[in-house]
Amino acid sequence: MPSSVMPTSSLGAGQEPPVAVSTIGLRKSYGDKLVLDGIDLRIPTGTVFALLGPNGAGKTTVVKILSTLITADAASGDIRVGGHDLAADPQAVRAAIGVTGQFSAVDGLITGEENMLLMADLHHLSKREGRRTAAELLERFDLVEAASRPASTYSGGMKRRLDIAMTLVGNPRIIFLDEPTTGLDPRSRHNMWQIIRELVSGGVTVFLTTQYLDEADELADRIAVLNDGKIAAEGTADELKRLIPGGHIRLRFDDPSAYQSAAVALREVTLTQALSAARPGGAFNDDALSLQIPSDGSQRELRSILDWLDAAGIEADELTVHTPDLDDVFFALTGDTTVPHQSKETVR
Ligand SMILES: Nc1ncnc2c1ncn2[C@@H]1O[C@H](COP(=O)(O)OP(=O)(O)OP(=O)(O)O)[C@@H](O)[C@H]1O
Repeated sequence: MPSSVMPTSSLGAGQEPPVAVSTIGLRKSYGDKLVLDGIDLRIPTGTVFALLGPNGAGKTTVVKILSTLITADAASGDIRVGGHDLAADPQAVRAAIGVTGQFSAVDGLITGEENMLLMADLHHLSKREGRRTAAELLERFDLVEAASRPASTYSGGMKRRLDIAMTLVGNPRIIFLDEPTTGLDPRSRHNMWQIIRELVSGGVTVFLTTQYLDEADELADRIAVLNDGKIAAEGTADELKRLIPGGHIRLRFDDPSAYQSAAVALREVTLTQALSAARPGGAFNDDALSLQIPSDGSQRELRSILDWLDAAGIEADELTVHTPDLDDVFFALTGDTTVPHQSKETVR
C-alpha cells in the first residue's frame, strides 16, 4: 500500500521507496468509446516515469485523471496519488501535485513575475514569502530579464519554463508533465531535461508523457507503452529493448586470418546447432572483418557467448553489444506499420 511521500535519499538500506502513484484497473470511457481498459501503474517516489503511446492512445486522459481534472470510470480499482485515495480525497491529491503541459496555466496578458505572484497568492503565501519564492524561481529558470514583460511575448521554451516555475511555487512532490518538450528546439529540450533531472534529484516524482522516444530513453527510470487502452509493455528502456528481436553482439577483427578462423568456428556452430546458449545463426561481413551473433544483450547470454569464444580460442579486437532502440520497441508494440522498420543500432 502506498504511504506518505518522501525523498528516497532518507531511506535506509534495503527499504523499498514509497509509491508516489499507483493505479489498479484504471478505466475511462467517453460515451461508449473505451479509452483506458484497466491500467495498472506503480511509480516509486523520486523516479521519472514515462508514458508513451501513439496519438489518441489515452496518455493525456491518464494525466487528467491522476491530476483530478477528470474522473475515472466507477469500475476502476484503487487509484492513489501521493498516498491519497484519488476518489475519496481529491483535494489532498491536488495539494501534493503540480501539472504542466498541454493545459498551461500561463496568462499571456500579465508579466512573468505577475504570473508567479498570482500563483503564490493561490497557494496562500504571504506577500513577502510570495515575492521571495517568485524571485528565486525566476532566477532558477533563467527568466529574470524577461520577468517584467507580458508572458505573451515569451518564446515557447520560455513559456514552458515559466509554466514549470509556476507549478513549483506550491512545492509539489509529484509533477505531471504532459509532453513537456513538444515544439521546443534542441537546446530548450536539453534545458528542460536538465530541469527535470534536478527536480528528481531533489526527491520529486515526475510523470511524463512524451512523443519523443529519445526523451523517455534519456530521462525515465521506467517506461510504459500505452496501446489499445492497455499497457502493452512496461519496464526500463533496456528491458523494453530486449523484448524485441534485433539485438546482437558484433565481433570485429583487425587480423583477416583471426576473422577467418572465427567465422569458420561460428559457421560450424551454426551448422551443428551445438551452441544453444549463444544462439547459433551468426551473420558475416567479410569486408568489415566483423561477425554478428544474435543476442538479447543480457548479462547471462553475454557470459555464455564469451565462454564459447574462449573455448573456441577466438579473440576479437572489438566486441560491441547492439540493442534495438526505443523506436523499434514502439513500432513493434503499437503495431504501427506505417513507418518502415529501420535497423538502427545503438551501441550500449
Ligand atoms: N472529452 C472527450 N470526449 C470524447 N473523446 C475524448 C475526449 N478527450 C479525449 N477523447 C478521446 O480519447 C482518446 C484519447 O485521447 P488522449 O488525448 O488522452 O490521447 P493522447 O494519447 O494524449 O493523444 P496525443 O498523443 O494525440 O496527445 C482519443 O481518441 C480522443 O479522441
